[in-house]
Amino acid sequence: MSSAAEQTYDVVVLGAGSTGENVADVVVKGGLSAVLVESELVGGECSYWACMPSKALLRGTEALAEARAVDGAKQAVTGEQDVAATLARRDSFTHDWDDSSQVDWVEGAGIDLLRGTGRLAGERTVVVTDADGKEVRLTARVAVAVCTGSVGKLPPVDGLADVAPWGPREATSAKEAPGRLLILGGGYVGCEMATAWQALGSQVTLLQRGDSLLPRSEPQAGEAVADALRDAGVDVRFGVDVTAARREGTEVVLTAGDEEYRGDEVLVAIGRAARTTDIGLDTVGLEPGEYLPVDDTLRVEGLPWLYGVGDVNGRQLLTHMGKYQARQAAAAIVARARGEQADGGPWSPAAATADHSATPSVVFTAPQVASVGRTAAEAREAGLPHRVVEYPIGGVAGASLFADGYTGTAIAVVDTEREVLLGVTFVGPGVAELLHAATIAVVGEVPISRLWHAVPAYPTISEIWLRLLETWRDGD
Ligand SMILES: Cc1cc2nc3c(=O)[nH]c(=O)nc-3n(C[C@H](O)[C@H](O)[C@H](O)COP(=O)(O)OP(=O)(O)OC[C@H]3O[C@@H](n4cnc5c(N)ncnc54)[C@H](O)[C@@H]3O)c2cc1C
Ligand SMILES: NC(=O)c1ccc[n+]([C@@H]2O[C@H](COP(=O)([O-])OP(=O)(O)OC[C@H]3O[C@@H](n4cnc5c(N)ncnc54)[C@H](O)[C@@H]3O)[C@@H](O)[C@H]2O)c1
Repeated sequence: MSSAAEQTYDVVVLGAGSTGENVADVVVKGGLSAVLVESELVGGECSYWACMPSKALLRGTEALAEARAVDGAKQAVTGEQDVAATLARRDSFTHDWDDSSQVDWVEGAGIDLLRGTGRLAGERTVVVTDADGKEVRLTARVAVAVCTGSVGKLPPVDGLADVAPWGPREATSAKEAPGRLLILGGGYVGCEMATAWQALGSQVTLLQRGDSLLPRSEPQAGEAVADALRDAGVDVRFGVDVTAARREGTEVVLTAGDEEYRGDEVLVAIGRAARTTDIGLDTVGLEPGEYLPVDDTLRVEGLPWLYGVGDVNGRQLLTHMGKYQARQAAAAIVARARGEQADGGPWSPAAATADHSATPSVVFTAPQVASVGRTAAEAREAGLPHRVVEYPIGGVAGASLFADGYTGTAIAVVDTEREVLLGVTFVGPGVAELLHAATIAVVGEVPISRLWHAVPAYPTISEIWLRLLETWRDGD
Protein backbone atom coordinates (compact mmCIF):
# COMPACT_ATOMS: atom_id res chain seq x y z
CA MET A 1 0.00 0.00 0.00
CA SER A 2 1.32 3.43 -0.93
CA SER A 3 1.27 6.19 1.67
CA ALA A 4 1.33 8.89 -1.02
CA ALA A 5 -0.74 12.01 -0.52
CA GLU A 6 -3.61 12.18 -2.99
CA GLN A 7 -4.86 15.13 -5.00
CA THR A 8 -7.42 15.39 -7.78
CA TYR A 9 -7.53 17.91 -10.66
CA ASP A 10 -9.44 18.11 -13.91
CA VAL A 11 -6.17 18.10 -15.86
CA VAL A 12 -2.70 16.90 -14.88
CA VAL A 13 0.07 18.31 -17.09
CA LEU A 14 3.35 16.44 -16.95
CA GLY A 15 6.22 18.78 -17.85
CA ALA A 16 6.20 22.58 -17.50
CA GLY A 17 8.09 23.53 -20.65
CA SER A 18 6.62 26.08 -23.05
CA THR A 19 4.14 23.43 -24.23
CA GLY A 20 2.95 22.27 -20.80
CA GLU A 21 2.58 25.86 -19.58
CA ASN A 22 0.29 26.62 -22.51
CA VAL A 23 -1.85 23.50 -22.09
CA ALA A 24 -2.39 24.37 -18.43
CA ASP A 25 -3.09 28.04 -19.15
CA VAL A 26 -5.73 27.35 -21.80
CA VAL A 27 -7.56 24.62 -19.86
CA VAL A 28 -7.70 26.89 -16.79
CA LYS A 29 -9.05 29.73 -18.96
CA GLY A 30 -11.62 27.17 -20.15
CA GLY A 31 -12.85 26.68 -16.57
CA LEU A 32 -10.95 23.50 -15.60
CA SER A 33 -8.50 23.04 -12.74
CA ALA A 34 -4.93 22.08 -13.61
CA VAL A 35 -1.65 21.11 -11.99
CA LEU A 36 1.75 21.38 -13.69
CA VAL A 37 4.36 18.81 -12.67
CA GLU A 38 8.00 19.81 -13.25
CA SER A 39 11.22 18.03 -12.34
CA GLU A 40 13.66 20.77 -13.41
CA LEU A 41 13.03 24.41 -14.37
CA VAL A 42 9.58 25.80 -15.13
CA GLY A 43 9.88 26.99 -18.74
CA GLY A 44 11.76 23.93 -20.01
CA GLU A 45 14.45 23.71 -22.71
CA CYS A 46 13.40 26.77 -24.73
CA SER A 47 13.89 29.24 -21.89
CA TYR A 48 17.10 27.86 -20.42
CA TRP A 49 19.01 25.63 -22.87
CA ALA A 50 17.60 26.12 -26.35
CA CYS A 51 15.84 29.00 -28.17
CA MET A 52 16.48 31.89 -25.80
CA PRO A 53 20.15 31.39 -24.90
CA SER A 54 21.09 30.30 -28.43
CA LYS A 55 19.44 33.31 -30.04
CA ALA A 56 20.96 35.61 -27.41
CA LEU A 57 24.40 34.17 -28.29
CA LEU A 58 23.78 34.79 -32.00
CA ARG A 59 22.15 38.21 -31.96
CA GLY A 60 25.23 40.33 -31.17
CA THR A 61 27.14 38.82 -34.10
CA GLU A 62 24.19 39.42 -36.38
CA ALA A 63 23.77 43.04 -35.27
CA LEU A 64 27.47 43.70 -35.88
CA ALA A 65 27.33 42.12 -39.34
CA GLU A 66 24.30 44.26 -40.20
CA ALA A 67 26.12 47.43 -39.17
CA ARG A 68 29.26 46.38 -41.06
CA ALA A 69 27.19 45.87 -44.21
CA VAL A 70 26.11 49.52 -44.42
CA ASP A 71 28.61 52.08 -45.65
CA GLY A 72 28.53 55.03 -43.30
CA ALA A 73 27.60 52.82 -40.37
CA LYS A 74 30.46 50.37 -40.78
CA GLN A 75 32.99 53.17 -40.17
CA ALA A 76 31.55 53.46 -36.65
CA VAL A 77 32.26 49.78 -35.91
CA THR A 78 35.81 50.08 -34.73
CA GLY A 79 36.00 47.26 -32.20
CA GLU A 80 35.31 43.55 -31.97
CA GLN A 81 32.35 41.77 -30.41
CA ASP A 82 32.63 41.77 -26.60
CA VAL A 83 32.44 38.08 -25.71
CA ALA A 84 32.00 38.57 -21.96
CA ALA A 85 29.16 41.06 -22.52
CA THR A 86 27.54 38.69 -25.03
CA LEU A 87 27.63 35.84 -22.52
CA ALA A 88 26.31 38.12 -19.79
CA ARG A 89 23.41 39.18 -22.03
CA ARG A 90 22.72 35.49 -22.71
CA ASP A 91 22.68 34.89 -18.93
CA SER A 92 20.17 37.70 -18.47
CA PHE A 93 17.80 35.96 -20.91
CA THR A 94 18.02 32.73 -18.92
CA HIS A 95 17.68 34.66 -15.63
CA ASP A 96 20.86 32.85 -14.59
CA TRP A 97 18.89 29.60 -14.85
CA ASP A 98 16.44 30.71 -12.17
CA ASP A 99 12.78 30.08 -12.91
CA SER A 100 11.15 32.33 -10.27
CA SER A 101 9.60 34.67 -12.81
CA GLN A 102 7.94 31.75 -14.62
CA VAL A 103 6.76 30.33 -11.29
CA ASP A 104 5.15 33.72 -10.57
CA TRP A 105 3.43 33.56 -13.95
CA VAL A 106 2.11 30.03 -13.23
CA GLU A 107 0.66 31.17 -9.90
CA GLY A 108 -0.86 34.28 -11.49
CA ALA A 109 -2.50 32.12 -14.15
CA GLY A 110 -4.32 30.09 -11.50
CA ILE A 111 -2.34 26.91 -12.15
CA ASP A 112 -0.97 24.74 -9.33
CA LEU A 113 2.69 23.70 -9.56
CA LEU A 114 4.09 20.50 -8.14
CA ARG A 115 7.85 20.06 -8.28
CA GLY A 116 9.12 16.52 -8.71
CA THR A 117 9.41 13.71 -11.23
CA GLY A 118 6.07 12.45 -12.49
CA ARG A 119 5.29 8.99 -13.83
CA LEU A 120 2.06 7.57 -15.13
CA ALA A 121 0.68 4.85 -12.85
CA GLY A 122 -2.26 3.52 -14.82
CA GLU A 123 -5.33 5.28 -16.16
CA ARG A 124 -5.65 9.02 -15.27
CA THR A 125 -3.00 8.68 -12.55
CA VAL A 126 0.39 10.33 -12.15
CA VAL A 127 2.67 9.69 -9.18
CA VAL A 128 5.08 12.52 -8.44
CA THR A 129 8.25 11.94 -6.41
CA ASP A 130 10.02 15.01 -5.03
CA ALA A 131 13.73 15.43 -4.27
CA ASP A 132 13.23 14.00 -0.75
CA GLY A 133 11.47 10.91 -2.08
CA LYS A 134 8.05 12.07 -0.95
CA GLU A 135 5.22 10.96 -3.22
CA VAL A 136 1.99 12.61 -4.33
CA ARG A 137 -0.60 10.61 -6.28
CA LEU A 138 -2.47 12.83 -8.74
CA THR A 139 -5.76 11.78 -10.29
CA ALA A 140 -7.08 13.53 -13.41
CA ARG A 141 -10.86 13.77 -13.71
CA VAL A 142 -10.64 14.74 -17.38
CA ALA A 143 -7.18 14.34 -18.93
CA VAL A 144 -3.47 13.83 -18.48
CA ALA A 145 -1.32 15.84 -20.90
CA VAL A 146 2.22 14.51 -21.29
CA CYS A 147 4.52 17.38 -22.32
CA THR A 148 7.91 15.98 -21.29
CA GLY A 149 9.75 17.11 -24.42
CA SER A 150 12.81 15.54 -26.01
CA VAL A 151 16.50 14.90 -25.32
CA GLY A 152 19.57 15.01 -27.54
CA LYS A 153 20.46 11.67 -29.17
CA LEU A 154 23.91 10.14 -28.79
CA PRO A 155 25.11 8.15 -31.82
CA PRO A 156 26.55 4.66 -31.31
CA VAL A 157 30.18 5.83 -31.45
CA ASP A 158 32.76 3.87 -29.43
CA GLY A 159 33.91 5.85 -26.40
CA LEU A 160 31.75 8.93 -27.11
CA ALA A 161 29.86 8.81 -23.82
CA ASP A 162 33.21 8.68 -21.93
CA VAL A 163 34.64 11.90 -23.41
CA ALA A 164 31.98 14.02 -21.65
CA PRO A 165 30.54 15.36 -24.89
CA TRP A 166 28.56 18.57 -24.93
CA GLY A 167 24.89 18.39 -25.80
CA PRO A 168 22.82 21.44 -26.73
CA ARG A 169 22.52 22.29 -23.01
CA GLU A 170 26.28 22.70 -22.59
CA ALA A 171 26.58 24.51 -25.93
CA THR A 172 23.98 27.11 -24.97
CA SER A 173 25.11 27.61 -21.35
CA ALA A 174 28.95 27.49 -21.66
CA LYS A 175 30.73 30.17 -19.65
CA GLU A 176 33.56 30.57 -22.16
CA ALA A 177 34.37 29.73 -25.76
CA PRO A 178 36.37 26.51 -26.08
CA GLY A 179 39.58 26.95 -28.08
CA ARG A 180 38.63 24.26 -30.61
CA LEU A 181 35.05 23.00 -30.84
CA LEU A 182 34.13 19.90 -32.82
CA ILE A 183 30.46 19.67 -33.77
CA LEU A 184 28.83 16.43 -34.82
CA GLY A 185 25.73 17.13 -36.92
CA GLY A 186 24.94 19.84 -39.45
CA GLY A 187 21.27 20.41 -38.68
CA TYR A 188 19.62 23.30 -36.86
CA VAL A 189 21.68 23.06 -33.66
CA GLY A 190 24.98 22.27 -35.38
CA CYS A 191 24.71 25.19 -37.83
CA GLU A 192 23.51 27.72 -35.24
CA MET A 193 26.11 26.76 -32.65
CA ALA A 194 28.91 26.71 -35.26
CA THR A 195 27.87 30.26 -36.22
CA ALA A 196 27.76 31.41 -32.60
CA TRP A 197 30.94 29.89 -31.18
CA GLN A 198 33.12 30.61 -34.23
CA ALA A 199 32.13 34.28 -33.84
CA LEU A 200 32.80 34.16 -30.11
CA GLY A 201 36.36 32.91 -30.55
CA SER A 202 36.36 29.13 -31.02
CA GLN A 203 37.88 27.36 -34.01
CA VAL A 204 34.91 25.23 -35.03
CA THR A 205 35.02 22.04 -37.10
CA LEU A 206 31.56 20.95 -38.25
CA LEU A 207 31.26 17.26 -39.12
CA GLN A 208 28.18 16.31 -41.11
CA ARG A 209 27.45 12.72 -42.05
CA GLY A 210 25.57 13.49 -45.27
CA ASP A 211 26.54 15.73 -48.17
CA SER A 212 24.73 18.94 -47.18
CA LEU A 213 23.87 21.11 -44.19
CA LEU A 214 20.23 21.53 -43.12
CA PRO A 215 19.26 18.58 -45.34
CA ARG A 216 15.53 18.98 -44.73
CA SER A 217 15.57 22.54 -46.14
CA GLU A 218 15.79 23.64 -49.77
CA PRO A 219 19.32 22.78 -50.99
CA GLN A 220 20.11 26.47 -51.62
CA ALA A 221 19.78 27.09 -47.88
CA GLY A 222 22.34 24.47 -46.86
CA GLU A 223 24.73 25.66 -49.58
CA ALA A 224 24.48 29.32 -48.49
CA VAL A 225 24.99 28.43 -44.82
CA ALA A 226 27.97 26.16 -45.63
CA ASP A 227 29.60 28.94 -47.72
CA ALA A 228 29.02 31.50 -44.98
CA LEU A 229 30.37 29.23 -42.25
CA ARG A 230 33.50 28.59 -44.31
CA ASP A 231 33.90 32.34 -44.92
CA ALA A 232 33.69 32.82 -41.16
CA GLY A 233 36.52 30.31 -40.69
CA VAL A 234 34.57 27.15 -39.79
CA ASP A 235 36.04 23.91 -41.14
CA VAL A 236 32.94 22.27 -42.67
CA ARG A 237 33.33 18.58 -43.54
CA PHE A 238 30.79 16.38 -45.31
CA GLY A 239 30.43 12.61 -45.50
CA VAL A 240 32.06 12.15 -42.12
CA ASP A 241 31.05 9.03 -40.21
CA VAL A 242 32.65 9.17 -36.78
CA THR A 243 33.20 5.70 -35.35
CA ALA A 244 35.32 6.26 -32.23
CA ALA A 245 36.06 8.94 -29.64
CA ARG A 246 38.69 9.28 -26.93
CA ARG A 247 40.33 11.87 -24.71
CA GLU A 248 44.09 12.36 -24.83
CA GLY A 249 44.71 14.55 -21.80
CA THR A 250 42.26 17.39 -22.21
CA GLU A 251 42.00 16.89 -25.98
CA VAL A 252 39.04 15.10 -27.61
CA VAL A 253 39.95 12.92 -30.58
CA LEU A 254 37.30 11.69 -33.03
CA THR A 255 38.09 8.99 -35.58
CA ALA A 256 36.32 8.74 -38.96
CA GLY A 257 37.92 6.32 -41.39
CA ASP A 258 41.57 7.38 -41.80
CA GLU A 259 40.88 10.86 -40.46
CA GLU A 260 41.23 12.15 -36.91
CA TYR A 261 39.62 15.35 -35.68
CA ARG A 262 40.98 17.02 -32.53
CA GLY A 263 39.33 19.59 -30.31
CA ASP A 264 38.89 20.77 -26.75
CA GLU A 265 35.18 19.92 -26.67
CA VAL A 266 32.78 18.03 -28.89
CA LEU A 267 29.15 19.04 -29.29
CA VAL A 268 26.79 16.25 -30.32
CA ALA A 269 23.82 17.67 -32.26
CA ILE A 270 22.45 14.83 -34.36
CA GLY A 271 18.76 15.15 -33.53
CA ARG A 272 16.41 14.38 -30.65
CA ALA A 273 14.64 11.45 -29.02
CA ALA A 274 11.38 11.44 -27.05
CA ARG A 275 11.78 12.02 -23.31
CA THR A 276 9.55 9.08 -22.44
CA THR A 277 11.93 6.38 -21.18
CA ASP A 278 10.95 6.68 -17.52
CA ILE A 279 7.46 8.19 -17.35
CA GLY A 280 5.46 5.02 -16.77
CA LEU A 281 4.26 4.51 -20.34
CA ASP A 282 4.32 0.75 -19.75
CA THR A 283 1.57 1.16 -17.11
CA VAL A 284 -0.85 2.27 -19.83
CA GLY A 285 0.27 -0.15 -22.55
CA LEU A 286 2.64 2.18 -24.42
CA GLU A 287 6.27 1.67 -25.38
CA PRO A 288 8.79 3.59 -23.21
CA GLY A 289 11.28 5.68 -25.18
CA GLU A 290 8.99 6.15 -28.18
CA TYR A 291 7.31 9.35 -29.35
CA LEU A 292 3.65 9.36 -28.29
CA PRO A 293 1.37 8.34 -31.17
CA VAL A 294 -1.33 11.03 -31.32
CA ASP A 295 -4.15 12.14 -33.61
CA ASP A 296 -4.64 15.71 -34.81
CA THR A 297 -6.24 16.71 -31.49
CA LEU A 298 -3.01 15.47 -29.85
CA ARG A 299 -4.88 12.62 -28.14
CA VAL A 300 -3.06 9.33 -27.81
CA GLU A 301 -4.61 6.69 -30.00
CA GLY A 302 -6.71 4.25 -27.95
CA LEU A 303 -6.44 6.20 -24.65
CA PRO A 304 -9.16 8.89 -24.68
CA TRP A 305 -7.91 10.53 -21.44
CA LEU A 306 -4.23 10.85 -22.52
CA TYR A 307 -2.69 13.61 -24.66
CA GLY A 308 0.89 13.95 -25.92
CA VAL A 309 1.78 17.53 -26.78
CA GLY A 310 4.95 19.28 -28.03
CA ASP A 311 8.31 17.63 -28.74
CA VAL A 312 7.13 14.44 -26.99
CA ASN A 313 4.98 13.45 -29.97
CA GLY A 314 7.75 14.04 -32.52
CA ARG A 315 5.44 15.88 -34.97
CA GLN A 316 7.35 19.20 -35.12
CA LEU A 317 10.16 19.90 -32.66
CA LEU A 318 9.74 23.65 -32.42
CA THR A 319 8.62 25.85 -29.54
CA HIS A 320 5.96 27.72 -31.48
CA MET A 321 4.52 24.46 -32.83
CA GLY A 322 4.45 22.95 -29.33
CA LYS A 323 2.57 26.03 -28.13
CA TYR A 324 0.18 25.80 -31.10
CA GLN A 325 -0.43 22.13 -30.34
CA ALA A 326 -0.98 23.11 -26.69
CA ARG A 327 -3.72 25.57 -27.65
CA GLN A 328 -5.36 23.01 -29.95
CA ALA A 329 -5.10 20.12 -27.44
CA ALA A 330 -6.42 22.29 -24.61
CA ALA A 331 -9.36 23.35 -26.79
CA ALA A 332 -10.10 19.65 -27.40
CA ILE A 333 -9.83 18.83 -23.68
CA VAL A 334 -12.15 21.68 -22.69
CA ALA A 335 -14.68 20.88 -25.42
CA ARG A 336 -14.76 17.20 -24.52
CA ALA A 337 -15.10 18.01 -20.79
CA ARG A 338 -18.23 19.98 -21.73
CA GLY A 339 -19.57 17.05 -23.72
CA GLU A 340 -18.95 18.83 -27.03
CA GLN A 341 -17.35 17.39 -30.16
CA ALA A 342 -13.73 17.95 -31.10
CA ASP A 343 -13.39 15.89 -34.24
CA GLY A 344 -9.94 16.99 -35.31
CA GLY A 345 -11.04 17.74 -38.89
CA PRO A 346 -8.60 19.80 -40.98
CA TRP A 347 -8.22 23.40 -39.74
CA SER A 348 -10.89 22.88 -37.05
CA PRO A 349 -10.53 24.74 -33.70
CA ALA A 350 -9.06 21.77 -31.84
CA ALA A 351 -6.80 20.28 -34.54
CA ALA A 352 -3.08 20.84 -35.12
CA THR A 353 -3.44 20.73 -38.91
CA ALA A 354 -0.55 23.13 -39.56
CA ASP A 355 1.85 20.45 -38.30
CA HIS A 356 1.43 18.59 -41.59
CA SER A 357 1.89 21.19 -44.28
CA ALA A 358 2.30 24.69 -42.87
CA THR A 359 5.02 24.66 -40.23
CA PRO A 360 7.19 27.78 -40.13
CA SER A 361 10.75 27.79 -38.84
CA VAL A 362 13.77 30.05 -38.80
CA VAL A 363 17.37 28.89 -38.57
CA PHE A 364 19.21 31.82 -37.02
CA THR A 365 22.43 31.33 -38.93
CA ALA A 366 24.14 34.05 -41.01
CA PRO A 367 22.38 34.07 -43.48
CA GLN A 368 19.08 33.24 -41.82
CA VAL A 369 16.94 30.50 -43.32
CA ALA A 370 13.20 31.15 -42.92
CA SER A 371 10.78 28.63 -44.35
CA VAL A 372 7.20 27.47 -44.19
CA GLY A 373 5.30 24.57 -45.71
CA ARG A 374 6.67 22.10 -48.19
CA THR A 375 10.03 22.15 -49.89
CA ALA A 376 10.21 21.13 -53.56
CA ALA A 377 11.44 17.69 -52.47
CA GLU A 378 8.49 17.28 -50.10
CA ALA A 379 6.02 18.39 -52.79
CA ARG A 380 7.57 15.80 -55.12
CA GLU A 381 7.36 13.07 -52.47
CA ALA A 382 3.70 13.96 -51.81
CA GLY A 383 3.00 13.67 -55.54
CA LEU A 384 1.75 17.27 -55.75
CA PRO A 385 1.93 18.99 -59.15
CA HIS A 386 4.21 21.95 -58.59
CA ARG A 387 6.67 24.42 -60.03
CA VAL A 388 9.57 26.04 -58.22
CA VAL A 389 10.03 29.78 -58.57
CA GLU A 390 13.27 31.37 -57.42
CA TYR A 391 14.51 34.96 -57.28
CA PRO A 392 17.66 36.60 -55.82
CA ILE A 393 16.57 38.82 -52.93
CA GLY A 394 19.47 41.22 -53.56
CA GLY A 395 17.59 42.37 -56.68
CA VAL A 396 14.96 44.31 -54.72
CA ALA A 397 15.52 47.89 -53.60
CA GLY A 398 14.69 47.23 -49.94
CA ALA A 399 17.40 44.59 -49.73
CA SER A 400 20.06 46.76 -51.32
CA LEU A 401 19.20 49.47 -48.77
CA PHE A 402 19.29 46.93 -45.92
CA ALA A 403 22.84 45.83 -46.72
CA ASP A 404 25.44 46.79 -49.34
CA GLY A 405 25.89 43.84 -51.69
CA TYR A 406 22.94 41.97 -50.15
CA THR A 407 22.85 38.35 -51.25
CA GLY A 408 19.95 36.01 -50.63
CA THR A 409 17.45 33.77 -52.33
CA ALA A 410 13.68 33.37 -52.22
CA ILE A 411 12.13 30.10 -53.33
CA ALA A 412 8.41 29.50 -53.73
CA VAL A 413 6.89 26.10 -54.41
CA VAL A 414 3.62 26.66 -56.27
CA ASP A 415 0.85 24.11 -56.73
CA THR A 416 0.31 24.25 -60.50
CA GLU A 417 -3.24 22.87 -60.35
CA ARG A 418 -4.66 24.97 -57.53
CA GLU A 419 -2.33 27.95 -58.06
CA VAL A 420 -1.60 28.36 -54.36
CA LEU A 421 1.68 28.32 -52.46
CA LEU A 422 2.79 24.97 -51.03
CA GLY A 423 5.90 26.39 -49.41
CA VAL A 424 8.26 29.35 -49.28
CA THR A 425 11.91 29.62 -48.22
CA PHE A 426 13.89 32.81 -47.77
CA VAL A 427 17.66 32.69 -47.32
CA GLY A 428 19.43 35.93 -46.44
CA PRO A 429 20.12 38.51 -43.76
CA GLY A 430 17.05 39.74 -41.90
CA VAL A 431 14.57 37.41 -43.62
CA ALA A 432 13.07 35.98 -40.40
CA GLU A 433 10.54 38.78 -40.23
CA LEU A 434 9.39 38.10 -43.83
CA LEU A 435 8.19 34.68 -42.86
CA HIS A 436 4.81 35.33 -41.32
CA ALA A 437 3.40 36.76 -44.56
CA ALA A 438 4.36 33.49 -46.24
CA THR A 439 2.82 31.48 -43.40
CA ILE A 440 -0.49 33.31 -43.83
CA ALA A 441 -0.42 32.72 -47.59
CA VAL A 442 0.27 28.99 -47.13
CA VAL A 443 -2.22 28.42 -44.29
CA GLY A 444 -4.88 30.54 -45.98
CA GLU A 445 -4.21 28.86 -49.36
CA VAL A 446 -4.40 32.35 -50.83
CA PRO A 447 -4.69 32.07 -54.63
CA ILE A 448 -1.79 33.53 -56.59
CA SER A 449 -4.33 35.72 -58.42
CA ARG A 450 -5.23 37.34 -55.08
CA LEU A 451 -1.60 37.67 -53.93
CA TRP A 452 -1.10 40.29 -56.66
CA HIS A 453 -3.35 42.51 -54.54
CA ALA A 454 -1.14 42.08 -51.47
CA VAL A 455 1.10 45.03 -52.32
CA PRO A 456 4.44 45.17 -50.49
CA ALA A 457 5.45 48.59 -49.18
CA TYR A 458 8.29 50.30 -51.03
CA PRO A 459 11.22 50.03 -50.43
CA THR A 460 11.13 46.96 -48.20
CA ILE A 461 12.64 43.51 -48.64
CA SER A 462 9.03 42.29 -48.91
CA GLU A 463 9.06 43.46 -52.53
CA ILE A 464 10.57 40.03 -53.14
CA TRP A 465 6.93 38.88 -53.22
CA LEU A 466 6.31 40.90 -56.41
CA ARG A 467 9.41 39.49 -58.06
CA LEU A 468 8.31 35.94 -57.18
CA LEU A 469 4.85 36.59 -58.67
CA GLU A 470 6.36 38.04 -61.84
CA THR A 471 8.73 35.10 -62.16
CA TRP A 472 5.79 32.71 -61.75
CA ARG A 473 3.72 34.63 -64.35
CA ASP A 474 6.56 34.81 -66.86
CA GLY A 475 7.21 31.08 -66.56
CA ASP A 476 10.73 31.56 -65.10
C1 LIG B 1 19.81 24.31 -28.97
C2 LIG B 1 18.36 24.38 -29.37
C3 LIG B 1 17.86 25.55 -29.90
C4 LIG B 1 16.51 25.62 -30.25
N1 LIG B 1 16.05 26.78 -30.79
C5 LIG B 1 14.76 26.87 -31.15
C6 LIG B 1 14.25 28.09 -31.71
O1 LIG B 1 14.96 29.06 -31.91
N2 LIG B 1 12.94 28.13 -32.04
C7 LIG B 1 12.11 27.07 -31.86
O2 LIG B 1 10.92 27.17 -32.17
N3 LIG B 1 12.55 25.90 -31.32
C8 LIG B 1 13.86 25.79 -30.97
N4 LIG B 1 14.32 24.62 -30.40
C9 LIG B 1 13.36 23.54 -30.12
C10 LIG B 1 12.62 23.83 -28.79
O3 LIG B 1 13.57 24.01 -27.77
C11 LIG B 1 11.67 22.70 -28.42
O4 LIG B 1 10.83 22.42 -29.52
C12 LIG B 1 10.81 23.10 -27.22
O5 LIG B 1 11.63 23.41 -26.12
C13 LIG B 1 9.85 21.95 -26.86
O6 LIG B 1 9.06 22.35 -25.78
P1 LIG B 1 8.32 21.25 -24.88
O7 LIG B 1 7.61 22.03 -23.82
O8 LIG B 1 7.53 20.35 -25.74
O9 LIG B 1 9.48 20.41 -24.23
P2 LIG B 1 10.60 20.88 -23.17
O10 LIG B 1 10.96 22.30 -23.34
O11 LIG B 1 11.69 19.85 -23.28
O12 LIG B 1 9.87 20.76 -21.77
C14 LIG B 1 9.62 19.53 -21.16
C15 LIG B 1 9.58 19.75 -19.67
O13 LIG B 1 9.17 18.54 -19.05
C16 LIG B 1 9.95 18.33 -17.89
N5 LIG B 1 9.92 16.90 -17.61
C17 LIG B 1 10.36 15.89 -18.39
N6 LIG B 1 10.10 14.70 -17.81
C18 LIG B 1 9.46 14.96 -16.64
C19 LIG B 1 8.93 14.15 -15.61
N7 LIG B 1 8.99 12.82 -15.67
N8 LIG B 1 8.36 14.76 -14.56
C20 LIG B 1 8.28 16.10 -14.47
N9 LIG B 1 8.76 16.92 -15.43
C21 LIG B 1 9.34 16.36 -16.51
C22 LIG B 1 11.33 18.84 -18.30
O14 LIG B 1 12.12 19.11 -17.16
C23 LIG B 1 10.96 20.08 -19.10
O15 LIG B 1 10.89 21.22 -18.29
C24 LIG B 1 15.66 24.51 -30.06
C25 LIG B 1 16.17 23.31 -29.54
C26 LIG B 1 17.50 23.24 -29.19
C27 LIG B 1 18.04 21.96 -28.62
N1 LIG C 1 16.00 27.83 -34.83
C1 LIG C 1 15.24 26.78 -34.52
O1 LIG C 1 14.02 26.78 -34.71
C2 LIG C 1 15.88 25.55 -33.94
C3 LIG C 1 17.20 25.57 -33.50
C4 LIG C 1 17.73 24.41 -32.97
C5 LIG C 1 16.97 23.26 -32.90
N2 LIG C 1 15.70 23.26 -33.35
C6 LIG C 1 14.86 22.04 -33.32
O2 LIG C 1 15.56 21.01 -32.66
C7 LIG C 1 15.67 19.88 -33.51
C8 LIG C 1 16.93 19.14 -33.23
O3 LIG C 1 18.06 19.83 -33.77
P1 LIG C 1 19.34 19.02 -34.23
O4 LIG C 1 20.25 19.95 -34.95
O5 LIG C 1 19.84 18.22 -33.09
O6 LIG C 1 18.72 17.94 -35.24
P2 LIG C 1 18.46 18.03 -36.81
O7 LIG C 1 17.60 16.89 -37.13
O8 LIG C 1 18.05 19.39 -37.23
O9 LIG C 1 19.91 17.79 -37.45
C9 LIG C 1 20.71 16.71 -37.14
C10 LIG C 1 21.77 16.58 -38.23
O10 LIG C 1 22.72 15.62 -37.79
C11 LIG C 1 23.11 14.83 -38.90
N3 LIG C 1 23.57 13.55 -38.36
C12 LIG C 1 22.82 12.52 -37.89
N4 LIG C 1 23.60 11.55 -37.39
C13 LIG C 1 24.87 11.99 -37.54
C14 LIG C 1 26.14 11.43 -37.20
N5 LIG C 1 26.23 10.25 -36.60
N6 LIG C 1 27.25 12.14 -37.51
C15 LIG C 1 27.16 13.35 -38.11
N7 LIG C 1 25.98 13.94 -38.44
C16 LIG C 1 24.86 13.26 -38.16
C17 LIG C 1 21.86 14.74 -39.76
O11 LIG C 1 22.22 14.52 -41.09
C18 LIG C 1 21.20 16.09 -39.55
O12 LIG C 1 21.56 17.02 -40.54
C19 LIG C 1 15.59 20.48 -34.91
O13 LIG C 1 15.18 19.54 -35.87
C20 LIG C 1 14.58 21.57 -34.73
O14 LIG C 1 13.28 21.02 -34.81
C21 LIG C 1 15.14 24.40 -33.87
